[in-house]
Amino acid sequence: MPDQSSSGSSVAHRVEQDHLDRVYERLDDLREHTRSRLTAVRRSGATGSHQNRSERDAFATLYEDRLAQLDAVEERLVFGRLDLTDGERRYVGRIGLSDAEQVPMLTDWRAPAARAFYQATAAQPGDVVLRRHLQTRHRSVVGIEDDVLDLDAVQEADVNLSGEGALLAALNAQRTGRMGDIVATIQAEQDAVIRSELDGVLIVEGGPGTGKTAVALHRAAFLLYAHRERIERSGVLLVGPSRVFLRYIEKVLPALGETGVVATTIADLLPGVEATGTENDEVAEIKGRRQWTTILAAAVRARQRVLPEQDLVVGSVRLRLLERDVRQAQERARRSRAPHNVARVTFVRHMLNSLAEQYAEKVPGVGEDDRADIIDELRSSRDVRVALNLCWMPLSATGLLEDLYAKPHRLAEAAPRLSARERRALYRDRGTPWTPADVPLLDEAAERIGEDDEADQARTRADQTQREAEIAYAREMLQQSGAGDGLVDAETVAGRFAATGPRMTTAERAMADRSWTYGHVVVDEAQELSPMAWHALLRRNPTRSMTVVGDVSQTSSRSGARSWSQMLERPLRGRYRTSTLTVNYRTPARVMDAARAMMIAADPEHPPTPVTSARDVPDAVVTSAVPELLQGVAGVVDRERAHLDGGRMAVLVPPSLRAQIAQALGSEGRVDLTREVVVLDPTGSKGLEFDVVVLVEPARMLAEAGRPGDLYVAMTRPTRRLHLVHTEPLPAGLEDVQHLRTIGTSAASGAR
Ligand SMILES: Nc1ncnc2c1ncn2[C@@H]1O[C@H](COP(=O)(O)OP(=O)(O)OP(=O)(O)O)[C@@H](O)[C@H]1O
Repeated sequence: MPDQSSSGSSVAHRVEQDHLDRVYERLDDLREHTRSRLTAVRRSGATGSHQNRSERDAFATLYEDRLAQLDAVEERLVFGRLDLTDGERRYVGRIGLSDAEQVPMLTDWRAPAARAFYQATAAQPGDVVLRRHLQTRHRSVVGIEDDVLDLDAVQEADVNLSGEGALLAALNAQRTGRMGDIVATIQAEQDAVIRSELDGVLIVEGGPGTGKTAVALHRAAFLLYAHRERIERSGVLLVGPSRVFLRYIEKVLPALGETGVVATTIADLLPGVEATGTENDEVAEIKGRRQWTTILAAAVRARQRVLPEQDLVVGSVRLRLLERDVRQAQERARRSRAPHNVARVTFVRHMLNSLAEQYAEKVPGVGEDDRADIIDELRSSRDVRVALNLCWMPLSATGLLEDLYAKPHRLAEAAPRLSARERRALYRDRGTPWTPADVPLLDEAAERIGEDDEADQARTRADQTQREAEIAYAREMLQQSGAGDGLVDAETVAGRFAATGPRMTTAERAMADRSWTYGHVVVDEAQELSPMAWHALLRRNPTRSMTVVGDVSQTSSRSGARSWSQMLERPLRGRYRTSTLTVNYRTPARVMDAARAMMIAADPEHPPTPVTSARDVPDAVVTSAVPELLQGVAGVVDRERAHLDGGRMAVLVPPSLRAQIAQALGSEGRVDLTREVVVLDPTGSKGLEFDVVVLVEPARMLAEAGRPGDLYVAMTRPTRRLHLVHTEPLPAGLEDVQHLRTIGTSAASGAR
């Protein structure tokens, strides 16, 4: 650890303020320059040829985006400085900037030249002699802290020896209901993950609050910066546990200058499918099993049938549907290995040919020249159409799955390995809303059926050709105009040229296309994903470039992972690498101790992933035993609210109590994390954090989940204080926790 203390210094302050002023001046110049170009483009009006107009539109959007980017980096634009052994001084910030003479003024945090800012230590300083953290507010320097890595070599006369003030200030800051970026205080072990190479699957494990989500988001921004050419066209997919969570993190990537990442949940993965239904864990677990690839294959195959021999009336002619012909046509269709609906074309063609031959034999005087007419006649025969459909039914994914659930005999036929009880549990009427666990099954069914694939693929091919022409043109145009500055590329501009159809970004196009494959996939709270959900995600990333973050101690879903190897060894065939984050930046040490003690008591065989807490807070764990729950909770919430000081509080409740407690606290309806108090069940709180957590009936939360993961998640959400409110005895493990402060035995006793 570098030598540390803290002091203010007017010389250093002046030096930094001068530099900051120059950087902001440059930022203002660039904004002004971009704005005037935008005005000029707009002023050129809506006249001219079609191509001229779309060219102007493209440039206008380009300048608008650039302006938005320059605006987004206003706050904390500069946050670091490195002094190197050769005397170079390098400032680190949100974006890279050079002055009018192209002399660098600011290094993008993602650039290789900024790496030492996050990695250099006193033990391994590399060529860094001083690392300076700059705290700024609006456009003023408000704090300076230095890590001196080589005291002898430091040239600055006026060093502000410091500690981990920037980090601690960030950790102690009040929560706002929105996650912020950590770009100024990324720690070395996190930085190594963020900058890890693009290829392959990287699993990042770590206990609660170790920055897995933060690291995953910064990694997405880093990869887009460092490998833009490789992944921007195909895009980056980010999968989170819930829509509430996606809203919680939605500001982070834009603040890092990246807006093109597609964020979704597994439930929202399929365009056109709204998975609003709910079901119990047992059913969701059955649906998550890998064996559904076999079940759905069998269900599709069951729609390829051989009918008993029968007559088919075609106009005045009577033909015979022969078993032998049907079998042959089916074999040929299957040999194509195409999905069901696509292979159906082959089946139908072969059947029509066989029937046309019969027709020609039966009707004297019909020759080869009449073949096309005969095929037309066969196609218009109701008997032929019905028979061919029954032999090879055109399918839709939703129709297939609805049928499996609603018709027990179909499920029994396709899923003989499911028990009768499991099959009964899957029963549901047609038209029942889809649930999140249905989505990977619908995806798999769509893949096997090849829904609309032909038409889609033809469209994609045509789009692709047109797009390539547009990109070539855009590239030429960018070169001529000198607008290329690293923030935009020809692809982006070309996207806006598209003279026909809606102008879609890569992200929008990817969202709308089930068969889109992404250049990189980031999965957060990955421990919750079922084997079938993994199957759906891996299909979207054939190159296997993924960042998977999670903590198997926090698994609550029955179909989630107990260990990474158990879940991923088979689908990835052992090809993945693992990193572990070890420091908890969220939860005070004594809250973490309590959560850990509960976990060990509940499941001694599987102790949670060990973490070291970055800080502690006095009185961070408090319990209130109350005689009456609703009143007791309301009392505690009121008292905690009085000390929130603009922070955020969550009341975390067992699922069975959620509606009741939300009503008692007047907090029903859509969850809005920016409100002062929200009521959530443990699953809904996954990945989130709050200044204060009031946790209701922990023993019941444990009992309802059946596994300790849910209670562990709930206990590890607060940044300042965990208040356990209970009428039932506390779960095992908590009674021995040191520092636990028990507050009275009635709701009336003081909570603080
Ligand atoms: N280097 C850092 N500097 C400042 N804050 C940090 C740093 N790393 C993490 N944090 C903060 O710690 C908190 C926890 O981070 P994050 O939510 O990413 O953890 P997590 O590992 O995903 O947690 P969980 O598994 O419990 O959901 C966040 O507020 C995050 O901003």
